[in-house]
Amino acid sequence: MTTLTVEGVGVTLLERRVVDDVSLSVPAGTWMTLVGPNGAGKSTLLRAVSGAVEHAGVIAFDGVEVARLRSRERARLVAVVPQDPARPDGMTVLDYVLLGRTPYVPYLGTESAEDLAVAGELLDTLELRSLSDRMVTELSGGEFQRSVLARALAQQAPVLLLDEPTSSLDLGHAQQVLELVDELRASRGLTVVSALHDLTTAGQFADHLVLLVDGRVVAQGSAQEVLTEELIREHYGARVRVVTDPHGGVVVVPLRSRPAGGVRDVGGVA
Ligand SMILES: Nc1ncnc2c1ncn2[C@@H]1O[C@H](COP(=O)(O)OP(=O)(O)OP(=O)(O)O)[C@@H](O)[C@H]1O
Repeated sequence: MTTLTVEGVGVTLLERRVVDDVSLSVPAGTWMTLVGPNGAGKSTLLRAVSGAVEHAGVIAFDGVEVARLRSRERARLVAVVPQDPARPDGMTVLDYVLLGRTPYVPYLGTESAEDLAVAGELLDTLELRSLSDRMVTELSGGEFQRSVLARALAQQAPVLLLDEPTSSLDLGHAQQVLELVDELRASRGLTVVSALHDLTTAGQFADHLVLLVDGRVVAQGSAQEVLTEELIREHYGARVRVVTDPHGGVVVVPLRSRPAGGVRDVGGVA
Protein backbone atom coordinates (compact mmCIF):
# COMPACT_ATOMS: atom_id res chain seq x y z
CA MET A 1 0.00 0.00 0.00
CA THR A 2 1.59 3.23 -1.14
CA THR A 3 0.49 6.85 -0.90
CA LEU A 4 1.47 9.26 -3.67
CA THR A 5 2.14 12.90 -2.86
CA VAL A 6 2.58 15.64 -5.45
CA GLU A 7 3.57 19.06 -4.11
CA GLY A 8 4.05 22.19 -6.20
CA VAL A 9 5.01 20.16 -9.26
CA GLY A 10 5.92 21.87 -12.51
CA VAL A 11 7.22 20.51 -15.82
CA THR A 12 8.80 22.65 -18.52
CA LEU A 13 9.00 21.31 -22.08
CA LEU A 14 10.56 23.37 -24.89
CA GLU A 15 10.68 26.34 -22.52
CA ARG A 16 6.93 26.13 -21.89
CA ARG A 17 5.45 25.36 -18.46
CA VAL A 18 3.04 22.53 -19.38
CA VAL A 19 2.41 21.43 -15.78
CA ASP A 20 2.30 24.26 -13.30
CA ASP A 21 2.25 24.17 -9.51
CA VAL A 22 0.19 20.98 -9.16
CA SER A 23 -0.39 19.61 -5.67
CA LEU A 24 -2.31 16.39 -5.06
CA SER A 25 -2.47 13.53 -2.64
CA VAL A 26 -3.54 10.03 -3.65
CA PRO A 27 -4.04 7.92 -0.51
CA ALA A 28 -2.96 4.26 -0.70
CA GLY A 29 -5.64 2.02 -2.18
CA THR A 30 -7.58 4.81 -3.89
CA TRP A 31 -8.15 5.74 -7.52
CA MET A 32 -7.57 9.28 -8.78
CA THR A 33 -8.38 10.29 -12.34
CA LEU A 34 -7.09 13.29 -14.26
CA VAL A 35 -9.52 14.78 -16.73
CA GLY A 36 -9.10 17.84 -18.92
CA PRO A 37 -9.04 18.95 -22.53
CA ASN A 38 -6.36 17.98 -25.07
CA GLY A 39 -2.97 19.38 -24.18
CA ALA A 40 -3.94 20.09 -20.54
CA GLY A 41 -0.85 18.28 -19.25
CA LYS A 42 -2.38 14.99 -18.07
CA SER A 43 0.16 12.72 -19.80
CA THR A 44 3.04 14.97 -18.81
CA LEU A 45 2.00 14.86 -15.15
CA LEU A 46 1.76 11.05 -15.30
CA ARG A 47 5.18 10.95 -16.94
CA ALA A 48 6.59 13.11 -14.17
CA VAL A 49 5.08 10.78 -11.54
CA SER A 50 6.68 7.77 -13.25
CA GLY A 51 10.06 9.52 -13.29
CA ALA A 52 10.13 9.75 -17.10
CA VAL A 53 10.44 13.56 -17.26
CA GLU A 54 12.20 16.01 -15.00
CA HIS A 55 10.06 18.10 -12.69
CA ALA A 56 10.24 20.92 -10.19
CA GLY A 57 8.62 20.38 -6.79
CA VAL A 58 8.13 17.09 -4.96
CA ILE A 59 6.73 13.75 -6.14
CA ALA A 60 6.99 11.11 -3.43
CA PHE A 61 5.82 7.58 -2.73
CA ASP A 62 5.31 7.10 1.02
CA GLY A 63 7.65 10.04 1.47
CA VAL A 64 10.40 8.72 -0.83
CA GLU A 65 11.06 11.10 -3.72
CA VAL A 66 10.77 9.51 -7.17
CA ALA A 67 13.94 11.29 -8.30
CA ARG A 68 15.93 9.38 -5.65
CA LEU A 69 14.82 5.94 -6.80
CA ARG A 70 16.96 3.83 -9.09
CA SER A 71 15.14 2.52 -12.16
CA ARG A 72 14.82 -1.03 -10.81
CA GLU A 73 13.40 0.23 -7.50
CA ARG A 74 11.05 2.52 -9.35
CA ALA A 75 9.83 -0.34 -11.55
CA ARG A 76 8.94 -2.35 -8.45
CA LEU A 77 6.96 0.59 -7.13
CA VAL A 78 5.26 2.08 -10.18
CA ALA A 79 3.80 0.38 -13.27
CA VAL A 80 2.79 2.45 -16.27
CA VAL A 81 0.37 1.98 -19.14
CA PRO A 82 1.46 4.77 -21.53
CA GLN A 83 -0.90 6.41 -23.99
CA ASP A 84 1.01 5.36 -27.08
CA PRO A 85 3.54 2.61 -26.33
CA ALA A 86 5.91 1.36 -29.01
CA ARG A 87 5.44 -2.17 -30.38
CA PRO A 88 8.83 -3.88 -30.31
CA ASP A 89 9.69 -5.85 -33.46
CA GLY A 90 10.05 -9.62 -33.23
CA MET A 91 8.47 -9.98 -29.77
CA THR A 92 5.61 -12.31 -28.89
CA VAL A 93 2.75 -11.36 -26.58
CA LEU A 94 4.11 -13.71 -23.88
CA ASP A 95 7.60 -12.18 -24.07
CA TYR A 96 6.07 -8.70 -24.00
CA VAL A 97 4.06 -9.50 -20.84
CA LEU A 98 7.18 -11.06 -19.30
CA LEU A 99 8.96 -7.70 -19.73
CA GLY A 100 6.86 -6.67 -16.75
CA ARG A 101 8.80 -9.19 -14.63
CA THR A 102 12.17 -7.58 -15.48
CA PRO A 103 12.50 -5.87 -12.06
CA TYR A 104 12.37 -9.34 -10.44
CA VAL A 105 14.71 -11.23 -12.80
CA PRO A 106 18.30 -11.36 -11.49
CA TYR A 107 20.99 -9.71 -13.61
CA LEU A 108 21.99 -12.12 -16.40
CA GLY A 109 19.29 -14.49 -15.11
CA THR A 110 16.12 -15.82 -16.71
CA GLU A 111 12.47 -15.76 -15.68
CA SER A 112 11.48 -18.03 -12.81
CA ALA A 113 8.48 -20.38 -12.70
CA GLU A 114 6.72 -17.71 -10.67
CA ASP A 115 7.35 -15.09 -13.36
CA LEU A 116 5.85 -17.43 -15.96
CA ALA A 117 2.88 -18.19 -13.68
CA VAL A 118 2.14 -14.48 -13.13
CA ALA A 119 2.32 -13.79 -16.88
CA GLY A 120 0.19 -16.84 -17.68
CA GLU A 121 -2.52 -15.82 -15.24
CA LEU A 122 -2.70 -12.35 -16.78
CA LEU A 123 -2.90 -13.81 -20.29
CA ASP A 124 -5.96 -15.76 -19.14
CA THR A 125 -7.56 -12.84 -17.28
CA LEU A 126 -7.15 -10.46 -20.21
CA GLU A 127 -8.22 -13.04 -22.83
CA LEU A 128 -4.81 -13.09 -24.46
CA ARG A 129 -3.93 -16.77 -24.02
CA SER A 130 -4.76 -17.73 -27.62
CA LEU A 131 -2.53 -14.87 -28.82
CA SER A 132 0.46 -15.59 -26.59
CA ASP A 133 2.71 -16.70 -29.49
CA ARG A 134 1.58 -13.91 -31.84
CA MET A 135 3.98 -11.03 -32.53
CA VAL A 136 2.85 -7.79 -30.82
CA THR A 137 3.22 -6.07 -34.22
CA GLU A 138 0.45 -8.37 -35.50
CA LEU A 139 -2.27 -7.52 -32.96
CA SER A 140 -5.32 -5.32 -33.28
CA GLY A 141 -5.22 -2.02 -31.38
CA GLY A 142 -7.38 -3.40 -28.57
CA GLU A 143 -5.45 -6.68 -28.29
CA PHE A 144 -2.20 -4.74 -27.99
CA GLN A 145 -3.69 -2.38 -25.41
CA ARG A 146 -4.70 -5.37 -23.28
CA SER A 147 -1.15 -6.75 -23.67
CA VAL A 148 0.24 -3.43 -22.42
CA LEU A 149 -2.01 -3.62 -19.37
CA ALA A 150 -0.94 -7.25 -18.80
CA ARG A 151 2.72 -6.19 -18.93
CA ALA A 152 2.07 -3.40 -16.40
CA LEU A 153 0.12 -5.68 -14.04
CA ALA A 154 2.87 -8.33 -14.29
CA GLN A 155 5.09 -5.79 -12.51
CA GLN A 156 2.91 -6.23 -9.39
CA ALA A 157 3.78 -2.70 -8.36
CA PRO A 158 1.64 -1.02 -5.68
CA VAL A 159 1.12 2.08 -7.84
CA LEU A 160 -0.45 1.86 -11.29
CA LEU A 161 -0.47 4.78 -13.75
CA LEU A 162 -2.90 4.47 -16.66
CA ASP A 163 -2.86 6.95 -19.53
CA GLU A 164 -6.04 6.48 -21.57
CA PRO A 165 -5.93 2.70 -21.00
CA THR A 166 -9.20 1.98 -22.81
CA SER A 167 -8.90 4.26 -25.86
CA SER A 168 -8.73 1.29 -28.28
CA LEU A 169 -11.08 -1.06 -26.42
CA ASP A 170 -14.66 -1.92 -27.27
CA LEU A 171 -17.29 -1.29 -24.59
CA GLY A 172 -17.11 -4.81 -23.13
CA HIS A 173 -13.33 -5.00 -22.96
CA ALA A 174 -13.10 -1.44 -21.59
CA GLN A 175 -15.48 -2.34 -18.79
CA GLN A 176 -13.61 -5.60 -18.12
CA VAL A 177 -10.24 -3.83 -17.90
CA LEU A 178 -11.45 -1.06 -15.59
CA GLU A 179 -13.31 -3.55 -13.37
CA LEU A 180 -10.13 -5.65 -13.16
CA VAL A 181 -8.09 -2.62 -12.08
CA ASP A 182 -10.73 -1.70 -9.53
CA GLU A 183 -10.80 -5.26 -8.19
CA LEU A 184 -7.00 -5.17 -7.75
CA ARG A 185 -7.32 -1.78 -6.08
CA ALA A 186 -9.82 -3.21 -3.60
CA SER A 187 -8.12 -6.58 -3.00
CA ARG A 188 -4.41 -5.59 -3.06
CA GLY A 189 -4.66 -1.93 -2.09
CA LEU A 190 -3.34 -0.76 -5.45
CA THR A 191 -3.03 3.04 -5.76
CA VAL A 192 -4.30 4.03 -9.20
CA VAL A 193 -3.81 7.27 -11.12
CA SER A 194 -5.37 7.46 -14.56
CA ALA A 195 -6.06 9.96 -17.31
CA LEU A 196 -9.37 9.41 -19.08
CA HIS A 197 -11.26 11.36 -21.71
CA ASP A 198 -14.61 9.65 -21.19
CA LEU A 199 -16.03 11.73 -18.36
CA THR A 200 -18.85 9.33 -17.47
CA THR A 201 -16.38 6.46 -17.14
CA ALA A 202 -13.95 8.68 -15.24
CA GLY A 203 -16.68 9.48 -12.72
CA GLN A 204 -17.72 5.84 -12.39
CA PHE A 205 -14.31 4.48 -11.49
CA ALA A 206 -12.45 7.23 -9.62
CA ASP A 207 -12.66 8.05 -5.92
CA HIS A 208 -11.35 11.50 -6.73
CA LEU A 209 -11.34 13.51 -9.97
CA VAL A 210 -8.91 16.28 -10.85
CA LEU A 211 -9.67 18.69 -13.68
CA LEU A 212 -6.44 19.92 -15.26
CA VAL A 213 -6.46 22.88 -17.68
CA ASP A 214 -3.34 24.50 -19.13
CA GLY A 215 -1.23 22.55 -16.68
CA ARG A 216 -3.09 23.73 -13.57
CA VAL A 217 -5.69 22.13 -11.33
CA VAL A 218 -8.93 24.08 -11.78
CA ALA A 219 -11.26 21.74 -9.86
CA GLN A 220 -11.06 18.56 -7.85
CA GLY A 221 -13.38 16.41 -5.80
CA SER A 222 -16.14 13.87 -6.41
CA ALA A 223 -17.72 13.28 -9.82
CA GLN A 224 -20.69 15.43 -8.71
CA GLU A 225 -18.33 18.28 -7.84
CA VAL A 226 -16.12 18.18 -10.93
CA LEU A 227 -18.42 16.98 -13.71
CA THR A 228 -20.76 19.95 -13.84
CA GLU A 229 -22.34 21.42 -16.98
CA GLU A 230 -20.71 24.78 -16.19
CA LEU A 231 -17.15 23.49 -15.72
CA ILE A 232 -17.40 21.31 -18.84
CA ARG A 233 -18.72 24.24 -20.92
CA GLU A 234 -16.04 26.58 -19.59
CA HIS A 235 -13.05 24.28 -20.00
CA TYR A 236 -13.96 21.95 -22.88
CA GLY A 237 -16.18 24.36 -24.82
CA ALA A 238 -18.74 21.53 -24.90
CA ARG A 239 -22.50 21.63 -24.38
CA VAL A 240 -23.53 18.69 -22.23
CA ARG A 241 -26.30 17.58 -19.95
CA VAL A 242 -25.19 16.01 -16.69
CA VAL A 243 -27.62 13.43 -15.40
CA THR A 244 -27.50 11.64 -12.07
CA ASP A 245 -28.32 7.98 -12.54
CA PRO A 246 -30.43 6.08 -9.99
CA HIS A 247 -27.28 4.59 -8.40
CA GLY A 248 -25.82 8.05 -7.75
CA GLY A 249 -23.39 8.00 -10.71
CA VAL A 250 -22.97 10.94 -13.03
CA VAL A 251 -23.68 10.57 -16.75
CA VAL A 252 -22.33 13.22 -19.12
CA VAL A 253 -24.43 13.44 -22.27
CA PRO A 254 -23.14 15.58 -25.16
CA LEU A 255 -25.89 17.74 -26.68
CA ARG A 256 -26.28 18.35 -30.40
CA SER A 257 -27.13 21.84 -31.55
CA ARG A 258 -29.81 20.32 -33.82
CA PRO A 259 -32.09 17.58 -32.49
CA ALA A 260 -30.67 14.06 -32.92
CA GLY A 261 -32.17 11.52 -35.34
CA GLY A 262 -32.29 14.12 -38.06
CA VAL A 263 -30.70 12.22 -40.96
CA ARG A 264 -32.52 13.90 -43.84
CA ASP A 265 -34.31 11.87 -46.46
CA VAL A 266 -32.10 12.44 -49.49
CA GLY A 267 -34.32 10.48 -51.78
CA GLY A 268 -33.19 7.25 -53.43
CA VAL A 269 -34.66 4.04 -54.62
CA ALA A 270 -38.44 3.99 -54.26
N1 LIG B 1 7.90 16.08 -25.75
C1 LIG B 1 7.28 17.26 -25.75
N2 LIG B 1 7.96 18.38 -26.08
C2 LIG B 1 7.36 19.58 -26.06
N3 LIG B 1 6.08 19.78 -25.72
C3 LIG B 1 5.36 18.71 -25.39
C4 LIG B 1 5.92 17.39 -25.40
N4 LIG B 1 4.96 16.51 -25.02
C5 LIG B 1 3.85 17.25 -24.81
N5 LIG B 1 4.09 18.56 -25.04
C6 LIG B 1 3.13 19.67 -24.88
O1 LIG B 1 2.77 19.72 -23.52
C7 LIG B 1 1.39 20.04 -23.39
C8 LIG B 1 0.71 18.97 -22.55
O2 LIG B 1 0.71 17.76 -23.29
P1 LIG B 1 0.14 16.43 -22.67
O3 LIG B 1 0.40 15.33 -23.65
O4 LIG B 1 0.65 16.28 -21.30
O5 LIG B 1 -1.42 16.77 -22.61
P2 LIG B 1 -2.67 15.82 -22.35
O6 LIG B 1 -3.54 16.52 -21.37
O7 LIG B 1 -2.22 14.45 -22.01
O8 LIG B 1 -3.34 15.85 -23.80
P3 LIG B 1 -4.25 14.78 -24.61
O9 LIG B 1 -5.59 14.79 -23.95
O10 LIG B 1 -4.30 15.42 -25.96
O11 LIG B 1 -3.55 13.45 -24.60
C9 LIG B 1 0.83 20.16 -24.80
O12 LIG B 1 0.76 21.53 -25.14
C10 LIG B 1 1.85 19.44 -25.65
O13 LIG B 1 1.92 20.01 -26.95
